[in-house]
Amino acid sequence: MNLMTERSLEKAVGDKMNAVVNATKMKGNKVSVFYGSKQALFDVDLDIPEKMVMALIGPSGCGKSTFLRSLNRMNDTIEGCRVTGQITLDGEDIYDPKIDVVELRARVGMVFQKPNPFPKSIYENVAYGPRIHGLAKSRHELDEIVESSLRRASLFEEVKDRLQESGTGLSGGQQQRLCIARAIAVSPEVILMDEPCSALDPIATAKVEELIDELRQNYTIVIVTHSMQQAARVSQRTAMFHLGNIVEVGDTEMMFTTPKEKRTQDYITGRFG
Ligand SMILES: Nc1ncnc2c1ncn2[C@@H]1O[C@H](COP(=O)(O)OP(=O)(O)OP(=O)(O)O)[C@@H](O)[C@H]1O
Repeated sequence: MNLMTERSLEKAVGDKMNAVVNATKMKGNKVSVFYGSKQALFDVDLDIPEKMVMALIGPSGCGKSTFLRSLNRMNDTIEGCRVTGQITLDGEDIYDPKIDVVELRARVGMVFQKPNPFPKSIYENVAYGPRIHGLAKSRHELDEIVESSLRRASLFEEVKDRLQESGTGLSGGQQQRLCIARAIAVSPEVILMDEPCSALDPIATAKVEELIDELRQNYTIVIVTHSMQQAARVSQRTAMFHLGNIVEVGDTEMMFTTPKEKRTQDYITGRFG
């Protein structure tokens, strides 16, 4: 086979691989969200494929965070907020009255915009979740969970000699990775991230982005971001929101190179938003 044919074959296989979308982990079906009488989301349908990164993009106020929060029922904590429609996790309705919300939030963890470690030691920040969920039978097992979570969050080497020091004493980027370790420690299946890098400098952002790329081997990730570069770098699927509706969903590379909708094109090229 000559070099040209080999390259075209590789590209064709690569394209085909990119086009494959993993099985659906979470599914939104006609999801509407109201804050009192104000409707923030209108009949949103969205499939979230497992073990991929899905980016939610769109101009300020379009409902990205509202949708993200509805995936682990964080909206339940907002007074006057009401969700209609259906959201499933592995086919199970997460708004079913039988669902234990604490358990749901362990399966669908969340990392917030501003790093929010507890005012406790680095060790305790990570150990807290496994302890309340009874995931460790002994101190030794708990130590192991803490270490492996910090390792997966690419933080262990930086903090291994000061696990008893306060989590709030770390740099912003380290604090955010500590929050990711805390989310990972309870073995979630899905991790929701609401602009996780917006408070970080470019170097800390690059580390968190690298980490997100590694995490997708084991977790389903949904990330809200205002940075088009970040969406393009870290995600494989992208959903574009506008005025409480989904404008377009697709393979990230396709969305950024050949969007189907004019509103997507205008937004990603900075013409509005
Ligand atoms: N707690 C709340 N109470 C009342 N209205 C809210 C609340 N949270 C959000 N909203 C409204 O719902 C709509 C969607 O907001 P949301 O925060 O989901 O948008 P967003 O796309 O995440 O915006 P941003 O990119 O600015 O964070 C907005 O009109 C907003 O004002």
